[in-house]
Amino acid sequence: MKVAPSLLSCNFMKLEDEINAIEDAGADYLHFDVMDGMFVPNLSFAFPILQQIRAHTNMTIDTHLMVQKPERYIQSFADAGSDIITVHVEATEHIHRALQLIRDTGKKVGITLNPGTPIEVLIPVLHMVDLVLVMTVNPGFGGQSFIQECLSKIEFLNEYRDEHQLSYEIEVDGGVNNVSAQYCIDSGADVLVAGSYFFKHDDYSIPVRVLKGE
Ligand SMILES: O=C(CO)[C@H](O)[C@H](O)COP(=O)(O)O
Repeated sequence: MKVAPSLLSCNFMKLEDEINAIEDAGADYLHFDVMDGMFVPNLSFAFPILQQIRAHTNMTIDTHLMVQKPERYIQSFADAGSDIITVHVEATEHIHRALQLIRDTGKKVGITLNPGTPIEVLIPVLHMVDLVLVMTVNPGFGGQSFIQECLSKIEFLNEYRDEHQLSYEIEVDGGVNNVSAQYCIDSGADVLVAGSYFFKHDDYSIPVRVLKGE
């Protein structure tokens, strides 16, 4: 099990200390949420912050683009230092092209879907991706409640991966805490993103251990 703290909930006044503490605690990915105010109703952060984080750490930067027509920005996020770039299937009319653009940058290819989107929509492109992000809240804000109905998507992805001998990671994001993490682990998740639950601790090694099921 891997843990990916979502920087959306960190203390930005102490970003350098936060990243050091996340790394020291044994987390695996830094989850970097980009919001455009169109695909989701909120705005977050993008290139200048990403570049500075990249200059500071060798951790895997896992970028979730909550952005309309993400094709426009894929090369820029690759250049700014993302290691994994994840796009929403709902955000583009040309999902194969968007995924191929990510592949062409040499970065890992991620795809995601909103809670209301059926998982079967991803079947045509599952062979193209390194990571599938299952959103368990409607994206746009931290601190929302976990939508339990999304667990069946994790189970589906797990079975589909076995049946078709694929190797994508299954990541879960939204409302992940000590209780919902166990449901995700039982359903077959590989990576858990956590924002509000993670950063409410003073000692980040505690949520890392809990989310890894240790
Ligand atoms: O993608 C996101 C919001 O769109 C965040 O990564 C996610 O919501 C994490 O926050 P929390 O763990 O507090 O739900």
